[in-house]
Amino acid sequence: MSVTKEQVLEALKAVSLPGGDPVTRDLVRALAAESGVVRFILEGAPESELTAMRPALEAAVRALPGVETVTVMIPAGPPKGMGSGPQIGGHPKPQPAGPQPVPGVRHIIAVGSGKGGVGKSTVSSNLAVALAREGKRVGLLDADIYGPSQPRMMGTYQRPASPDGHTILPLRAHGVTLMSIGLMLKEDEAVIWRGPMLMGALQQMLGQVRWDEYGPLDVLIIDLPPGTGDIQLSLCQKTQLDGAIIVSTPQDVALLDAKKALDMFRRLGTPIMGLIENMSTYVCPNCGHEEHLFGHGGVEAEAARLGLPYLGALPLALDVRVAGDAGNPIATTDSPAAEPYRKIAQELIAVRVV
Ligand SMILES: Nc1ncnc2c1ncn2[C@@H]1O[C@H](COP(=O)(O)OP(=O)(O)OP(=O)(O)O)[C@@H](O)[C@H]1O
Repeated sequence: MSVTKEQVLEALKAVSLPGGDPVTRDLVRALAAESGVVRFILEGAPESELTAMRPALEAAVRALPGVETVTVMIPAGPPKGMGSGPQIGGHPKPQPAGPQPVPGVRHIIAVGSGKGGVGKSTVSSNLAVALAREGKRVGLLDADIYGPSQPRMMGTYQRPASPDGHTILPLRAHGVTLMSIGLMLKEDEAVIWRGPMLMGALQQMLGQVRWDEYGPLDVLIIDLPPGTGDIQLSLCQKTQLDGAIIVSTPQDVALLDAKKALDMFRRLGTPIMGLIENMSTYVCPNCGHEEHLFGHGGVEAEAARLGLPYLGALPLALDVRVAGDAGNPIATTDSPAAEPYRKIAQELIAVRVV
């Protein structure tokens, strides 16, 4: 019979080291044990200490019946000049039961989608900017761990400072207080993470970031990863969310996935604040002809069917993509393409969810 993760953890726990065993010290990350092949990452202590303990840990795992190979990886240290900073992505720490508020934040809105590429990050950044332009104090958290895009969309790539090695100071761009998990990670790091570590990272983004660094926030917008995974689940169960906004394109397949996301939020008891149809119409910049490339009106019809608010349609516009890629969301401008975002921001303020 091949070895299990639990057996590997037990064996690692039994290795006595000067500072305590590596499992209790949370140094063992991304452990996988399949068909006799065991792999894990050692992280969370100085590289020299990790390198010194590696042979004993490998030997302990290799001694287990059913183990054929053991690979222990020690990631390279942070790039020069960045300092060690807080450790991101450890296992979640015990938290009080039930959804918790985020210090310095009045309202929290999650922006989700059933599938990737429908414009959830574009909507999050533009909505954040539009709300800020309406006079609200806004924060934006990029929780899309596998594909963080807010640094690019908001035009800021600086690694956030951490004066005490624990508290993380958010950045500021276009009048919005910003934090992205992408700014804290070494390249390719999150790709090897498993569920519990993702949740630990999210918990840190909410709890360790000083969200009121530039003044208390009226609203924090959370740009979720696409789909219905661990992050969404953990966020709804552990954080006091005011509600979720779902972005979909009018395509049937996107809408089908959006329904799954809606169902997940409903089951978790998170109110749906509204649905947005993105890439709704395409207006030719040369002749002004309007085309419904992905169909049209499906999201509004679905909202009506479910009795949920419909927040509006956003056109597919070259300006929107170019502005997003350049780090200046279209909502920072007075272009006609910024108008729908302003309307949605005003609508959210009018119904007092912000
Ligand atoms: N209304 C729009 N008009 C033109 N381009 C758009 C529009 N909405 C999004 N895009 C572009 O489509 C691409 C995908 O958008 P975005 O990253 O916002 O999607 P997403 O749903 O967050 O994707 P994922 O979660 O998979 O990263 C980006 O290049 C973005 O600039």
